[in-house]
Amino acid sequence: MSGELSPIDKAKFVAAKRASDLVEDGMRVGLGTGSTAAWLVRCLGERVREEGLRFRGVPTSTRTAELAREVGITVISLDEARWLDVTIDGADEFDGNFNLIKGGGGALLQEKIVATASDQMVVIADAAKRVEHLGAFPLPVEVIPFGWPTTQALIEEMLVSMDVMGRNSTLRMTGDAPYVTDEGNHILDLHLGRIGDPRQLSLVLNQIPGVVENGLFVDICDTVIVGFGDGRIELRDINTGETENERLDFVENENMFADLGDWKRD
Ligand SMILES: O=C(CO)[C@H](O)[C@H](O)COP(=O)(O)O
Repeated sequence: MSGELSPIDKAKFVAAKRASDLVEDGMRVGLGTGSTAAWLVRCLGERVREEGLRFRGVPTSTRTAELAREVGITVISLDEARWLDVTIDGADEFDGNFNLIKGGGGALLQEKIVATASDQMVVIADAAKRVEHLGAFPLPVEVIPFGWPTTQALIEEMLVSMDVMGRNSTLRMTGDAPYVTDEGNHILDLHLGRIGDPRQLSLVLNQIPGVVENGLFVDICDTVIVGFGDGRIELRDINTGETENERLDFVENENMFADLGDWKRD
């Protein structure tokens, strides 16, 4: 089974597997959304089944909630949890200061609320997500459906005034219809090329009427765990400066990897 999986899947798996070790009995844990976060949920489900790990998970999307329940994780809402020990999530891009672009999977609003309500945010990613400057990945912005073309025009006007490199944006679609988030909103993807000042852009975007939230996560992520296709894992904590390098043995983990690979993909 593992032979059928791509190096990217392996990289996502090893990052997720390492992050799953951070979860301890009694914790309240934010569960991210996306293919890397789905590996994490499967790894945690494995620990629940095999070790009797007892923790409660707060999913950041209906997709993650479904998968978490399916693998045997106790799911609670953020209203019940109020505050979390840790949130573990994927990212579309991260830079050297651990600023992120998120929302490629359309769950940025719940992801940002949950991550912000956590003592620690851990990002799990394959090495391709590491960038010098954010912005090659289109920046998702969640907007309310009412008057979205006006909101889009206001955003583009703002981008011109801020002298941002790329200025055009596209409404995310599912087939012929606009994509609808878990909160009933739409997503505009901003094709910027390079974001000079993520903090400033995030603040300005969120002041535009109709914008609910944007996919820039500034000063939210504490730890990044990067996985590589050959099993290497690199963990860096921005607060302590701590760096850890290790390698996950695929032979040892082959069965688990194969079993987990059988779970429905995100
Ligand atoms: O922000 C996200 C979902 O809204 C995801 O974390 C991001 O898109 C990364 O996804 P993947 O792990 O599939 O590469």
